[in-house]
Amino acid sequence: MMRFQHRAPARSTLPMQGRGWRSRRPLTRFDDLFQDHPQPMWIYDLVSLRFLRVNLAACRHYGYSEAEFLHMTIRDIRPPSEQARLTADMAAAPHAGPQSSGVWTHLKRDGRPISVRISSHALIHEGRRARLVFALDVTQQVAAERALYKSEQLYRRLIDTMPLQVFWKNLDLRYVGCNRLFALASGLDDPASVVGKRDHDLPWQHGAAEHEAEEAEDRAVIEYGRPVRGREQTLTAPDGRPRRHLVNKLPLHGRHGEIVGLLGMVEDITASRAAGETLRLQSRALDASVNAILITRRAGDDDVIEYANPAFARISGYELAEVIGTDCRFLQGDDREQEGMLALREALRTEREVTVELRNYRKDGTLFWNQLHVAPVLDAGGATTHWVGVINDITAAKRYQQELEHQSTHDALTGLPNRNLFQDRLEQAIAYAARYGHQMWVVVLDLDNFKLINDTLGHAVGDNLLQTVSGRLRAALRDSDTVARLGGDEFILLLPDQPGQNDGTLSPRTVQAVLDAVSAPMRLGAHDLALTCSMGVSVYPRDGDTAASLFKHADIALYRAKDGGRNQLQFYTSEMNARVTERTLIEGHLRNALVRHEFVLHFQPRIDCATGRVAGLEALLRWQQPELGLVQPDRFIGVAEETGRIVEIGEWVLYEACRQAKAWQDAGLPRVPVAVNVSARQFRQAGFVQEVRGALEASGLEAGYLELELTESLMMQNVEGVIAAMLHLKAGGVRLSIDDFGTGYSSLSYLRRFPLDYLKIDRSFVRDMLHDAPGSAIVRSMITLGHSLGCRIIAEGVETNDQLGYLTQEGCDEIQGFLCSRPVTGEAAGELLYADR
Ligand SMILES: Nc1nc2c(ncn2[C@@H]2O[C@H](COP(=O)(O)O[C@H]3[C@@H](O)[C@H](n4cnc5c(=O)[nH]c(N)nc54)O[C@@H]3COP(=O)(O)O)[C@@H](O)[C@H]2O)c(=O)[nH]1
Repeated sequence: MMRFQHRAPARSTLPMQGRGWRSRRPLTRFDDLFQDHPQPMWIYDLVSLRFLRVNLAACRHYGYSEAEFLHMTIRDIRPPSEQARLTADMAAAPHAGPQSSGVWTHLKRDGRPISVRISSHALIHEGRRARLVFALDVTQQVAAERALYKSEQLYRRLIDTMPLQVFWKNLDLRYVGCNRLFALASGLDDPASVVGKRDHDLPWQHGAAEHEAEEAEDRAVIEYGRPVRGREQTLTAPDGRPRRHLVNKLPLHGRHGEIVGLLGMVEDITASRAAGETLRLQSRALDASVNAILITRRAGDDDVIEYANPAFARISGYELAEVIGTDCRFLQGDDREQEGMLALREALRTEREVTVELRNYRKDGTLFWNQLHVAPVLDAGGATTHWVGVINDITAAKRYQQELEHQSTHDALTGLPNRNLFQDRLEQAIAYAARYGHQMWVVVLDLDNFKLINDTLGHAVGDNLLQTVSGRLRAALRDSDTVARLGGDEFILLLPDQPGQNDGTLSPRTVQAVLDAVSAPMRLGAHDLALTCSMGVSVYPRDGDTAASLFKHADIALYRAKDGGRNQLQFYTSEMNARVTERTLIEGHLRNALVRHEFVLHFQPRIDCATGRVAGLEALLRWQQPELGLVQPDRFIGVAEETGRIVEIGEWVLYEACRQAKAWQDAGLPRVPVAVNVSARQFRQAGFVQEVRGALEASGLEAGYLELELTESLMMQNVEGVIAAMLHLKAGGVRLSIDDFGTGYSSLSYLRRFPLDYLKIDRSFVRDMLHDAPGSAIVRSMITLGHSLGCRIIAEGVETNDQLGYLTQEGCDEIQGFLCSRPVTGEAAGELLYADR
């Protein structure tokens, strides 16, 4: 054995030193002890660190032979991580005596690490300073300690991560340990600070009474082994806020079953209690809400109701038990194709919030309008699990809205659709007619003389009349027709698709039905009335393919019907359009004609049949329009009358005629009256008499040289008022004549009362008087009649000598016409007067 080969020289030179080795002992005994000691031992040189001796246990344990060891240093059995420590340890090692160096990691020959507890003793070995080392293998112990440490760490981490406050106390009710949560809740930073303390040593916010109660409870747990389970208490946290706790305490048992302390676990339930309270309040709010609330769950194609609040039962009439578990589509019944449903389905599909309006039906089948707001309920992962629907019964608001809509689309007096609604229907009808190639009729209807009835019998009768006519028109037409009121006495009819009428004409039966509706005798209060109406018709598509054009063309046709003497129906023609275009043109230019001084007066002389001299001059208006040229009155007087401009134009004529007449007189020309045509509208102006006086005063013309020509039709309206005004004028010295005599419907009894100076026979009678006996007889009668009224007779439109001859023969006083002179400019008229001196 190697052991014996090396033993002899070593044995003879082993002088042991130190406390235990101080006396010399027989070398063999110690050598054997060293050699056979079960614990690894070695001696190394303190200078070279080489092994000087190793025992068998060391060789066995480390796997090196003795010879190998003796070629190694003590650094060779240490891993690199231990080298620095070794250096430091050796520097600190005492020069004499024993040293405990603690636990080291050494490496075996096969590289495996072992943990060894090293103790050593300084000595002189064979004359060298050396150290005897004892190595106790504590690998298993270290591993066990590490495992224990690890498990303690684990356990510590476990109790520190528990959402519970955990503590344990000994029999003296002192804290032995706790987790981090408990330490913090107690007002301390770390668990170690709690150890050894009793409850009243901790910086709790709560008082002595609570501590006593707490300790009494602890004692009971320890003494009787009776656990405390789920006791709730409210304590003040170190931050001063109250916390709600759930307390559990268990007795802690020792190895033999004896109670050695207690384990406490405290759960802070403040947040969950608050959440529970919130939930309770929310649940109460749901129950108390005036809005119906449904919580549904999507199950396949169904939305199954999981919760419905009492308001739902109240609004829908269903018992809650009836609807839970059912799909909510019963609320729409068969009325499922609603606009709101489309939006709702889309929102459900895309999991979005939406507000829609739905027609819902109560259990008794009655409709209620539901403004439904639906929102998805998401789980923690963001997936929709439920839907919350808030039902708002907006039936009353909807009804109000419908009423407002009705009011904005219907006429308040008659209940008929108004212009707006008619327009909508017309547009829809056009779209329909265009698609199916149908035609249709738009009829604008105006009651004749309604204004007269309204003015004379009062507005109540007028309203009654309009309501009666509306009802009759509605009854006379089909449901598919529309009757609307445009305002005043104007109605409009939309007659789509008249069967069998493809020639652009209305069915005679329909026309007759409308006429009968208007003209059937009507008794309104004490009044029996018989009405007529005028109608203008446009036809789709012939007269237009838009609502606006059909409207406009029917209106033009109506205008024509009224113009043509009322009580008639006129279909629109393109010629009418030309007239309207012309009218629009004239109306536009007329607006500024006066301020632009575009008017001039021409004059036509009247000749005295007895003397052949100029008996007077008629002022005739001309319009020198830059674009249109010289415009004759027939082209613009009518428009001026309709638009009311005739009043200001007539005033200008009056002033200008007076000024010209006075100018002639001042120029020394023969003094003859100047005649001015007065329109009905101008004459009816309240200040007309004053206006005439003003013109005379402004010009300085004597009233006797001004003659006013009033038409027969003007004089026959409001006869008393006309007579009164004429008397005023007459009293002022102004001469008066009745113009166009014979064209109107003069009542002889009235004629007597008019203070007239002249009667002008209309030129149509003069034109026809020589053609036949009745014609000449009429003129003769007119002359006789005029003379009997004390008037001078003027024949208009005399163009031939034959006419002149007959008129002179029959006693006509004056003639006017192209035979004598056409109307001429003021300058030319002055020359005529000059020539007539
Ligand atoms: N309110 C006002 N009306 C006016 C005014 N000026 C004219 N008028 C009215 O316009 C109508 C047309 O007038 P006018 O084109 O001037 O025609 C007059 C004569 O030119 C025409 N006349 C005269 N002699 C003849 C004739 O031999 N043959 C023939 N074919 N026509 C003739 O008659 C018109 C005068 O008519 P009257 O006024 O009835 O005497 C016309 O109604 C005018 O009244 C105005 O300022 N204000």
